[in-house]
Amino acid sequence: MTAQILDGKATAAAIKSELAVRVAALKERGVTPGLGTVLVGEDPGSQKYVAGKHRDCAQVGIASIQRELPATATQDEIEAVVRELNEDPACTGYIVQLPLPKGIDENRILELMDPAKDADGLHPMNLGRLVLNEPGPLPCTPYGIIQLLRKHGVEINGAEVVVVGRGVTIGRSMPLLLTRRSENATVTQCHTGTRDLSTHLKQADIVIAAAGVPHLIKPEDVKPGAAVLDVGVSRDESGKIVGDVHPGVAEVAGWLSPNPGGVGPMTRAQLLVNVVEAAELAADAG
Ligand SMILES: Nc1nc2c(c(=O)[nH]1)N[C@@H](CN(C=O)c1ccc(C(=O)N[C@@H](CCC(=O)O)C(=O)O)cc1)CN2
Repeated sequence: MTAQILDGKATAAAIKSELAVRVAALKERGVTPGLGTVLVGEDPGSQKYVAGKHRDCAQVGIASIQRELPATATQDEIEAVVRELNEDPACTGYIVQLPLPKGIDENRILELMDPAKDADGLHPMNLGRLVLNEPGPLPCTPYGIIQLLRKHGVEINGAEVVVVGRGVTIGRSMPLLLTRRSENATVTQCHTGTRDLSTHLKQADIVIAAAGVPHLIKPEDVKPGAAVLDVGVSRDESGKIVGDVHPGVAEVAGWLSPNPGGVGPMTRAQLLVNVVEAAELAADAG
């Protein structure tokens, strides 16, 4: 068996085309959505992701607002930028690129953001809305994964899903999304404390690997025909991405998301969806 590719690049391009139409409609109503980004430090991966987000904005007509601080920036300096973006009317939504340098209280920064401008869905109020099943911005990577599965016709309803990882951007909220009535999956969350990962993986119809451990998911652990999403990002000596999924999995899985070219572009597309939806809500309100 050779897995069908869950092509995030093409799927994200289709989502962006639809968004460009919605942005044009907003502009006719006198509203220009603007995405702000706060990047602290010089991590090459983060720089690349933020640059990609602004490239996407240009493609769909969203204005870009970029704030960069050195790795030595203090908690107070970062908080000042967050306060400034909260007040800036041109910035209709923004993100603080994670991770922040060691010593910075990430949660305090997220809590300080205006929840109405939280384009990542990571503000505690928006995560709470997700728990309560209330409308709000959805975390970008988890919702991007759901969209990727839906658009490729992978059955989520009733599926046994294993999520590997428990980080704030993916692992924490992925099960919340998958167990909503609209998705209706049964989820097992695995992490570094899981005693026998292999036993859980072998039961899974869908595997979401977000551990950041190169080639953690081996072909012999994957149920034939399963959908496998590779979200892990490690880098080799030359800076090339090494995912969580062993290349041999392509011979066993029914569907496989490439990495790069799978979940990453979907994360960026979902970010733009959140920005456009927030701008539409604000325009409707007044
Ligand atoms: N504030 C946030 N920080 C981080 C998030 C997040 O959702 N919000 N998630 C990750 C990084 N991330 C988003 O910012 C992200 C990861 C990957 C990509 C992407 O487009 N990747 C490309 C490959 C790019 C490369 O070559 O390095 C791909 O997969 O094709 C975009 C965004 C942590 N931080």
